Amino acid sequence: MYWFSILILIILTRDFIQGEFAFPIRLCFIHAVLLLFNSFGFVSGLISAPLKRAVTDQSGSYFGRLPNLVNIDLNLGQMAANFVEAIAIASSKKSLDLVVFCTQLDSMDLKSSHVSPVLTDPVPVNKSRLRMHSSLLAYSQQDSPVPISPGKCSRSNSRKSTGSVDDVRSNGWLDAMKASSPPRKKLLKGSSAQVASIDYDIEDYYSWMLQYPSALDSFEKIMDLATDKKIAMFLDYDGTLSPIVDDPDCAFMSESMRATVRSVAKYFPTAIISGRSRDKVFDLVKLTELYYAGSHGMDIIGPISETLSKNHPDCVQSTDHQGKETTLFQPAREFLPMIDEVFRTLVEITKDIQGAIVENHKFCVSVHYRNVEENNWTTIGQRVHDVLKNYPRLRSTHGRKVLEVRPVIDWNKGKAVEFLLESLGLTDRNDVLPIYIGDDNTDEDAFKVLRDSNQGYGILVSSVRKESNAFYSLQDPNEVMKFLQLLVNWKRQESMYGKK
Ligand SMILES: O=P(O)(O)OC[C@H]1O[C@H](O[C@H]2O[C@H](CO)[C@@H](O)[C@H](O)[C@H]2O)[C@H](O)[C@@H](O)[C@@H]1O
Repeated sequence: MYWFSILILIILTRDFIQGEFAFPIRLCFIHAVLLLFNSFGFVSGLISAPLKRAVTDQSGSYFGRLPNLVNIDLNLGQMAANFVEAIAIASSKKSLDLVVFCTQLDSMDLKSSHVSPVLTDPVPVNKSRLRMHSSLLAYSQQDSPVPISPGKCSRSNSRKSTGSVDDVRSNGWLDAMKASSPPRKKLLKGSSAQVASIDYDIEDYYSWMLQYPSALDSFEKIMDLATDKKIAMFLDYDGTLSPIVDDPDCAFMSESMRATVRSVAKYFPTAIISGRSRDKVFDLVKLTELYYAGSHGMDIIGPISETLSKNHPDCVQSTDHQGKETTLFQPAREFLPMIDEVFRTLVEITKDIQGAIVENHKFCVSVHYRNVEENNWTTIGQRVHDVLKNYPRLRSTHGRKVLEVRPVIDWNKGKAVEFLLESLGLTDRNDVLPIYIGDDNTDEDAFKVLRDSNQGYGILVSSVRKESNAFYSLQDPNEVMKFLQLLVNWKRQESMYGKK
């Protein structure tokens, strides 16, 4: 093992001397060599610390997260073996894999402030290798559909499923259902089942981030364009403000997130645009200072606006939770009885599928399969598909392990953004910068509206590679909160010291 590692090191050193590695990679390399020596007790951690800082300083935003990956405690035991494995990868793939190998040092603890204690959709980065504590692991770790344990926030049923699967298989539903699920872990070797195979997803993720840079790393760039502009904030709820969890009724946002959103709303007009019903999302967010659009934008409560009422005859005067005069817009109102009927049918036809959850969101219905055994997904997809055959005016879209049944109308979250901008008197102005943060497929309509109108930014919340109309990315709700906090601080400073 030792001699093998030396051999690999010689090969890498040759590449290194020949200058095949970019500067930050070289620093990584030196750092790695020091770590190896360190593992044999030759070099003290004191030496590697300044190098790590240098790597951080030099690597720029592309490797902005590197310190979080390499902020490690040296555990001298297993490290050498893992190092050899990592070096072997690095020698075959060069460059980026040197970053990867920093994450391969199996026995190291990752002590990162970046680690979010939230449950989000699975990351391509194999978190077991990043040494997150299992309690911090994404739900991918809990991904086998274990029935939710009984308790306040629990649901489970235990029934068998049957059903034909041809339609669902042939029309691509099953693929789409699977696409909204995490890849299964490949277990190869190692001392325990927690040791997963080496995959290259992290490299893939970092290359994806060149296309969708971190909104945290790009914050100054974003704000440069915000000078002299009025920012309008649009926020999705699930997976953006709250972590993704097994039970939709338990998707609570943290108090710190609530305080942050409250501060954002103090400085910028802020709206929540959710797939949930407006009432449900309000019950979860509990902030009266925001505007709310529920049912994927099909149920909006916004400020009173005369032009709006002219342009949208469906608008009615209403009062909000505080009794304030508002405009209520519900373009799918006529579908209410149909949605109610289809909801009851969907509850009935899924009641024998263990783990299936059906939610009524007033203008749409969600059929969740997150907690359903994967071999029953075709059944659930088929049954929803069969029901919809009787409702040609309804369609189904895919969210995060959920089928969303909704009316076939030309209305979506993108239209809701336009509507809210209009109601706020912020359309047809070039001094407005809308920012939309969301994680799901339905948020793409909003990202597209901003991209097509060349106005503002979409920020996709994702820790996996995903094609999107957004401009920037954030990994999880924890990063969303950091971004919002930066925004609030920026505004406070601007108010105190004037524009830069
Ligand atoms: O537009 P959003 O606010 O993001 O709502 C989209 C759906 O969010 C909820 O489902 C998602 O979050 C659940 C809780 O974390 C999770 O269990 C589920 O798998 C996700 O799909 C909500 O329950 C759905 O009704 C919304 O349509």
